[in-house]
Formats: sequence, structure tokens, C-alpha cells
Amino acid sequence: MSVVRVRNLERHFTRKGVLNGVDLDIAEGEFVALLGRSGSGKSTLLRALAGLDHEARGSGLIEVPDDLAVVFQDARLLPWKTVLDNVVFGLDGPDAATRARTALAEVELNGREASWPYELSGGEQQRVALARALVREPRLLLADEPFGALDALTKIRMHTLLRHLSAIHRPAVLLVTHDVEEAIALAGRVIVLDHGKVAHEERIILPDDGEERAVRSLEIRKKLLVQLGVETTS
Ligand SMILES: Nc1ncnc2c1ncn2[C@@H]1O[C@H](COP(=O)(O)OP(=O)(O)OP(=O)(O)O)[C@@H](O)[C@H]1O
Repeated sequence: MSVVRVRNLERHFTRKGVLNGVDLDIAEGEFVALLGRSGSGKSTLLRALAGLDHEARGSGLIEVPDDLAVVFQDARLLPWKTVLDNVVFGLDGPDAATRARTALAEVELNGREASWPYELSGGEQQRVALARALVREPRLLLADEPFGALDALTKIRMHTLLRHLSAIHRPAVLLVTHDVEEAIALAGRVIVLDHGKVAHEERIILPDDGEERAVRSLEIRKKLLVQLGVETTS
């Protein structure tokens, strides 16, 4: 069953067509990465799905669940609230604090509940943002370059964490990224957007065997780089 259904979505800014008839389906629990050159319309599409772009409504069809969560490149925590209160904020029910603590433990931030956002590193702040998103058990997680500002090592840790979390919570995920390796490491399907249209789709099926896996990843990487208009010799 589709969690996301988009048909013929168009978005124009002044005279410029940024989304030019996007069709997209995302199934329950599916992890989709959205790649595309700078300016191809990735963030515009994500904002339209998140309901943050009111003018995108009414052009084409956008069906998304009500219970969706969004994470951005910057964690966007409330600076006047502690880590725990950032995750609790907006949660209902007598067990809200317990659920928030569990979510913080899942992102390996137990013990940091009373900290203030400014006391955390960029990666830790991003983990709070993930906890805040996932504690609501959303059916859809929209992520716009969530690891784009992190160093390479932290990024790899975050990939492992996100893979683990999405296996537990099973939200459908749409991840906007510039990073081809990230897309291959995380997604079951990669979509390439070009001039506001879906130009290519790639299912990511990797063998378990380490060596075969590395070879297949490289093949897919090469194919995607060609789709992105990047010449490769390796
Ligand atoms: N509010 C706006 N007003 C005018 N133009 C806009 C607006 N938002 C986006 N655009 C334009 O739409 C185009 C696509 O922008 P978008 O942010 O969706 O691209 P992107 O694929 O996410 O790029 P990047 O990878 O660089 O983040 C760009 O040319 C941008 O200038």
C-alpha cells in the first residue's frame, strides 16, 4: 500500500518551472533516497510533501499521511528547552516523558536528557531531532540532507543509527541527499530528479557477501553518477 502518492505535481516560482510533473509512490515502510543536481527541485518536492509550501497544493495530486515527521540539515531544536523537553514537546499522554526517554536512549543520548541544545555537538543535536521525529511513530519521515553538515565519521555513525531506527520503527522514508554513497547505503530505492522530473529510478539490492556487496555498490554508484551527469573513470 502506498503511503505517498504524488501525481503530476508542478511548482513554478515566478516564470520558472521547478517541479514539472512529478509522479512518485512510496510504499509502507519503504526507504527512498532522492538524488539530483543542485537546483533540480529536491527540497521543493520535500517541502510540498511536508505541507510547508501551501502554493504547491492544488497542482497535481499529493497524498501523504497526517502523521508525518520532518528533519532538516540543522536540528532546529528549541534552545530554551532541555533535550528531554525538546522531545516531549507536543507529545500527548501520561507516558510522554517515558516515551521521550526511550527515544533518546534509542539514539544513544541517555544521560543527556537535562542538557541544553547548545551543550551538544552537531551530531548529537541531529540525534535529538531524530528522536523527536520518531517518538511520534510517524508513518512517513521526510529528511532533507539531515547529515549534510556532519563530518564523515559522524555521518557513518548516523547511517548505522538511522538504518537501525528505521528497522525498528518502519516509517516510510524520503531522504533528500547529495551523497550517492549515503543513498546506496540507506535506501531500498533511489530516485534521481532532473529539472523537476523523475529521470531515473534504481532499486538497491545488495548481496550479503562483503566483496560482492562492494562490487555491486560500485556498479550502482557509477550508474547513478552517470544519471547525475558526473563523468566517472572509476
Ligand atoms: N521560494 C522560492 N522562490 C523562488 N525560487 C525558488 C524558491 N524555492 C526554490 N526556488 C528555486 O527552485 C529551484 C530548485 O530549488 P530546490 O531547493 O528545490 O533545489 P534542490 O534540488 O533541493 O537544490 P540543492 O541540492 O542545491 O539544495 C532553484 O533554482 C531555486 O532557486
